[in-house]
Amino acid sequence: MNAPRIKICGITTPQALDACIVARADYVGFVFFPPSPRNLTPSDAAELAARAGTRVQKVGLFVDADDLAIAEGVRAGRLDALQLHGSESPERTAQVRARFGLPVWKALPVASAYDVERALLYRAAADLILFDAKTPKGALPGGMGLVFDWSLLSGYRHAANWGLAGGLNPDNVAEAVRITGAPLVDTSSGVESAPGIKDVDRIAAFCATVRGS
Ligand SMILES: O=C(O)c1ccccc1N[C@@H]1O[C@H](COP(=O)(O)O)[C@@H](O)[C@H]1O
Repeated sequence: MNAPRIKICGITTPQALDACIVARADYVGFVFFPPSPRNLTPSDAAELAARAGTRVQKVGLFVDADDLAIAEGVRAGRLDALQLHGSESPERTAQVRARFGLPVWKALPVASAYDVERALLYRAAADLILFDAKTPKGALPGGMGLVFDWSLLSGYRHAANWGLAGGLNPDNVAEAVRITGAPLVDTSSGVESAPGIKDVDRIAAFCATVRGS
């Protein structure tokens, strides 16, 4: 089995970006969601994007954003893909893909087998389904370090390209991949020393563990 592809989300500094590139992450995530401690201004995103060049793919994370906000993120962050992490419907997801001509990743919150089945609704609209842990009402919809029951994905016949998120860190990611067979893993808070503060050693450890799993 090929090693899973890796996305490190919530990059806010050149140091964290460089650590992802050195560790050969496949994707970095730029968060465009003001309530997040990882939110980027357009000018910060532009600086990081210029530094990254084509060395790593840049995924923009949006939560129920309108076209204007997505367009600003796409331009500033020179994005390669869009991650929709709110309650976007299949119709809105398809609309965003058509409007921006970029691959769209749709994050789905998971707490039960029913939530996993909902991926079918997005089969035609999204290029990748990202299964993430459901967060409490009123909390951020992601980036909280919460894990869901990975056995819900064990042996599941996926109808679409997919990835795993939610509380992944250097200590648990090998087990998560073993149980789910995830072809892509995504982490944010699991490679931080505090909310929004990336730890370059944890980024390196996460990538090394995934490559070795
Ligand atoms: O990272 C954030 O601040 C964030 C804010 C709003 C929605 C999603 C967010 N992050 C994404 O959430 C998952 C899981 O994160 P974690 O590893 O549990 O911290 C991941 O896809 C992040 O990209």
